[in-house]
Amino acid sequence: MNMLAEAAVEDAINRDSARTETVKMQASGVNVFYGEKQALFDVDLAVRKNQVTALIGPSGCGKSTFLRCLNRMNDTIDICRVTGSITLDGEDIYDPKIDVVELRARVGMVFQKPNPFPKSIYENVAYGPRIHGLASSRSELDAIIETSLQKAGLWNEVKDRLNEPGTGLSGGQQQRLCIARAIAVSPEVILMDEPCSALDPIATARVEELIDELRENYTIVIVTHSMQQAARVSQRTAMFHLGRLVEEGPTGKMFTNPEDKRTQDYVTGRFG
Ligand SMILES: Nc1ncnc2c1ncn2[C@@H]1O[C@H](COP(=O)(O)OP(=O)(O)OP(=O)(O)O)[C@@H](O)[C@H]1O
Repeated sequence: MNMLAEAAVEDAINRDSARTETVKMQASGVNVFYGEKQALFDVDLAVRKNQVTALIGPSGCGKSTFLRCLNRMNDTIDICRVTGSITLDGEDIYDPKIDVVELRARVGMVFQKPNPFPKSIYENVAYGPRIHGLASSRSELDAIIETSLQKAGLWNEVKDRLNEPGTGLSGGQQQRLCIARAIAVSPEVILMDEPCSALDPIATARVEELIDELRENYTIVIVTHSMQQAARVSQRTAMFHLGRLVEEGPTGKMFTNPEDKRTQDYVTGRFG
């Protein structure tokens, strides 16, 4: 590890020591199948409130599949079948009486590639609050838009051009717009699938800072291929390999003194 990564790991160790730990989401015995092929095997994982949990592991190990289980995005894939249980504040999210639209408002998602709608900056953020009926007047909606863009660290850059297309922003700004869009419906958990992979280092640093700020109000689960990023932004790290959860623990420990050799090899760049 280079010195920057070591410093980030040390930071993570310090952050770990001052933490209260409430479980926000709990996966128990989760299996996922795509048709006949099993992609996840018996995964047990607790996602802690107001912490960033990083999912790491070599390509194809099931990180995105697991992430998508947390807000039932896998429901949109016909051949996908999920067994086991996942709870949000103790409530089973796969219970047939759960309203999936409402679940996805509580557990929002930010994707790998910034994907603003082909609409104005304002309309991108207004979309969710409108469909969920969160504002009863234009001024209430305006307030939600401003707060969401502020929380996403984008307000100052866009406040004078809210009616311009979201797609006209830079890649990093577009990703922060997508984060604002996720925040606008007041989620409790935000899932991020490699949110910086399409961004340059400066835009990446800005989004990483933002993730750290957002943790105060939200619970975050992030899939990342970057060990430095996992060390910089997360308090907990979960290592996956071939569809199994190898181990999960405080990020500092996972990077300095993991229990499993596969984690050791992966975080030190020996495979993956
Ligand atoms: N829609 C799908 N249909 C069929 N198989 C899928 C589908 N999505 C994922 N898989 C398979 O499930 C396994 C896990 O994939 P997944 O994308 O969750 O891994 P990952 O760890 O996120 O990979 P990467 O780091 O490359 O994004 C892989 O074998 C993959 O081919």
